[in-house]
Amino acid sequence: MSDYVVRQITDAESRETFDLLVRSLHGNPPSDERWAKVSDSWAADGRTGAFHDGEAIGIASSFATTLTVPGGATVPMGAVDGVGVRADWTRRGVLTAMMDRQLHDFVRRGHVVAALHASEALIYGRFGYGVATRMATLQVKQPAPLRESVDLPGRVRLLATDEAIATIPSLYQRIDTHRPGMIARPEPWWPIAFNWHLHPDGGNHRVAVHTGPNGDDGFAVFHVVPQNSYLDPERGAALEVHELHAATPEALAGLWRFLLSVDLIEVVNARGRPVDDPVGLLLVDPRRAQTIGVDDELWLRLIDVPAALAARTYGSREPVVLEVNDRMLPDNRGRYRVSSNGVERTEDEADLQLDVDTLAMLYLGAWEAGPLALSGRIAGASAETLARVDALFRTGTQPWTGTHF
Ligand SMILES: CC(=O)SCCNC(=O)CCNC(=O)[C@H](O)C(C)(C)COP(=O)(O)OP(=O)(O)OC[C@H]1O[C@@H](n2cnc3c(N)ncnc32)[C@H](O)[C@@H]1OP(=O)(O)O
Repeated sequence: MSDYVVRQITDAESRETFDLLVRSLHGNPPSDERWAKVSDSWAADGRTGAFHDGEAIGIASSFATTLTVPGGATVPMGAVDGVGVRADWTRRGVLTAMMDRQLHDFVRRGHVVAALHASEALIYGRFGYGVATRMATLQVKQPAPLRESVDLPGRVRLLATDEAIATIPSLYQRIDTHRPGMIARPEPWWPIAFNWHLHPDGGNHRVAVHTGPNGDDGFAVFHVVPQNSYLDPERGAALEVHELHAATPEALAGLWRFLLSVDLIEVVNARGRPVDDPVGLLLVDPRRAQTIGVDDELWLRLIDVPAALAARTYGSREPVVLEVNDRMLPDNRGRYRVSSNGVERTEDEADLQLDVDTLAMLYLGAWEAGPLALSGRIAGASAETLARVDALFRTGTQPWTGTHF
């Protein structure tokens, strides 16, 4: 028998478990003033805790949202926004027990998928999560003028903090979660993940909005870090881009033009961009823009495999029969025939075998089947089967989330 219990936290335990989470990530727990600003975002519902003698020793937290899947449908999603175990309780199965409870809680709540951003790549595969979107870190050295042929009639304006807090949530909604991998941002997401960072103690981020022919259609969030010193007084600052969302390619380009035009900047860094961000192509000298890293972004877990497979669309090719294994949610186990007309359970012989984390890697179209087979994640498939899987699962656009939680 374990010497701790795992259960839903109560409202009275919200702050204690938030502090525990922040400490597990080596941050400083919030002051009373900050807690007052973010506590509404940390309601007890959906948060699993582990307790020893009434004291919190672990937290696995989540909120409800939706995920856009290939074809444009959205599915209910549990967004796992905070996981931590107190340092004196690690490697004793606390996370495993919390993940088990949380996955079954997601089933009860009718979530079709769950997702998270992982602090380390070795933690979540065992719980059925696979890397389903990737993100690029871009660096643009200044000066980086745009090509003369880039014709951008839109305008960009900077917002005051209060205006940004009041207007960006509805602008994000209007821009729409148009790419596979994007998620809706529910109300509690904003105070903790957006508003706080505009505060002087939270990073002093600035917000720029793009206006196109149909009104406001994009925004960027950024802050500037001075790099000069008394030894190097002329050195320009670094402009750090935290968010860049746009409804149209023109709005995206217009925001890039603005970010690259700010004075006294030596370099513009943008983390968390889609891997197909077009900024380099807009420039007179494309080498001014470099991709300096590509990392895993969204880790996806299919909670209800039949519902998830049925929600997305597929390319045109002969069907393939997948045999899916799921260690933690056995109802998902079985064979599925995937075709351009949809998905059904079948008793037919399987064309390949894979675990549910690998299916999540294929699901949004981020990976090709060949490397997944090469690495042993897909078993039993011929080259012809792998080509069929690619033709069925491939999407026109690289999936991307663009929202941290
Ligand atoms: C979504 C997010 O919030 S990501 C943030 C995650 N949190 C952090 O990184 C904060 C610091 N770390 C922690 O709080 C803890 O170490 C956690 C939450 C990562 C792991 O909690 P634990 O209670 O130690 O995990 P648990 O004991 O259940 O381990 C389960 C298995 O995962 C392995 N594991 C756990 N953490 C790690 C890790 N960081 N790296 C590699 N393997 C790990 C364990 O060795 C164990 O393997 P086994 O089943 O083969 O024995």
